[in-house]
Amino acid sequence: METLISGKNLKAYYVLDLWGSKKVVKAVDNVSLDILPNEIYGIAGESGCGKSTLLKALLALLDPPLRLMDGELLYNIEGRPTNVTLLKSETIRKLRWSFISYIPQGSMHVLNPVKRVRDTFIEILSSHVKKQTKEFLDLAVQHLKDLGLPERVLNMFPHQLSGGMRQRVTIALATVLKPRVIFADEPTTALDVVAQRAVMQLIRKIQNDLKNTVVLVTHDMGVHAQITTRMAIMYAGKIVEEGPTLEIFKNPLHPYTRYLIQSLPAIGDKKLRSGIPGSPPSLVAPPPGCRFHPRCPHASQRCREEEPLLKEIKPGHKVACFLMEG
Ligand SMILES: Nc1ncnc2c1ncn2[C@@H]1O[C@H](COP(=O)(O)OP(=O)(O)OP(=O)(O)O)[C@@H](O)[C@H]1O
Repeated sequence: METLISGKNLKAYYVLDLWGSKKVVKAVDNVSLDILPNEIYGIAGESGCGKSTLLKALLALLDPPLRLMDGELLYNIEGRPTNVTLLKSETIRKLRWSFISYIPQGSMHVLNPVKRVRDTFIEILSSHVKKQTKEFLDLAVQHLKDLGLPERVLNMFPHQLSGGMRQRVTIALATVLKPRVIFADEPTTALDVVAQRAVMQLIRKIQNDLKNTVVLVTHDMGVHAQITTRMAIMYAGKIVEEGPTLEIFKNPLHPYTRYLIQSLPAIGDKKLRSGIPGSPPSLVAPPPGCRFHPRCPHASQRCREEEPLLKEIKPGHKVACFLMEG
């Protein structure tokens, strides 16, 4: 199948200068992945493992101190593979909203707090299409209607909306130009269960209507189970497992993935869920070998010395673990 976004050996590091001493945070360290058309691709893992940084690398949103140290990023734009790392920032800016949209953590970042929602819609539309203001408003109204959201939100300021509605309006805004890919970073975090469900339903509806791709970052494995079609598990700056979501939940191969799944509460089960032993390593000086080895109950000498590579064990199901190599 053709690939929509392809990242090869991406290394995205935060390079910090702390009063003359250099500190490098290896937040994304040699990550390769292919994102396909018409899928909801999830990125999971504990806080601080590099999920948001991977999104930023895939978006070519590299503001200092974040730097792309190595790797290649290709977007398939209308059938043409385009090396994004070679594009001018103005060209990349033009791709935003129309080819690729980004919903960052905390919806207030996208909605301007001092502007009515309609003005933000007009601003985004007018930066990409040439039309009269009235036509922009018609487009915004139609888009909200298509998504089942009330038209009255256009006259409101972001602070007048509930957290859940603000997030849904942000998603509407990010999709008004019908992008091929939507990147969403923790879109359901900090919302109550009802608002979370409404946001997930909206994402599913948009993906279903546009047949586009959603890349969804969340630490919440429950959200992945409910909405994503394929997923990657990140640990300490690396992808340690990738595959169809159903397959990952049915047959997790990496010990870390098993921990993540075990920590999910099951309906009717009142037992206290066990957390993952230990804590994630520093990304300034990660452990040698497999980065999970200090927390892994199965670690051998080889795991302490040699780094396991991500390998396909079954069609479409990849894992980076020596245990799976037999
Ligand atoms: N601006 C920054 N400067 C320096 N280090 C950073 C910066 N932003 C993130 N980091 C570090 O990079 C690593 C990866 O962070 P990142 O935000 O990508 O993780 P994450 O998995 O998305 O976690 P969370 O869900 O908590 O945001 C962490 O060690 C974090 O402390």
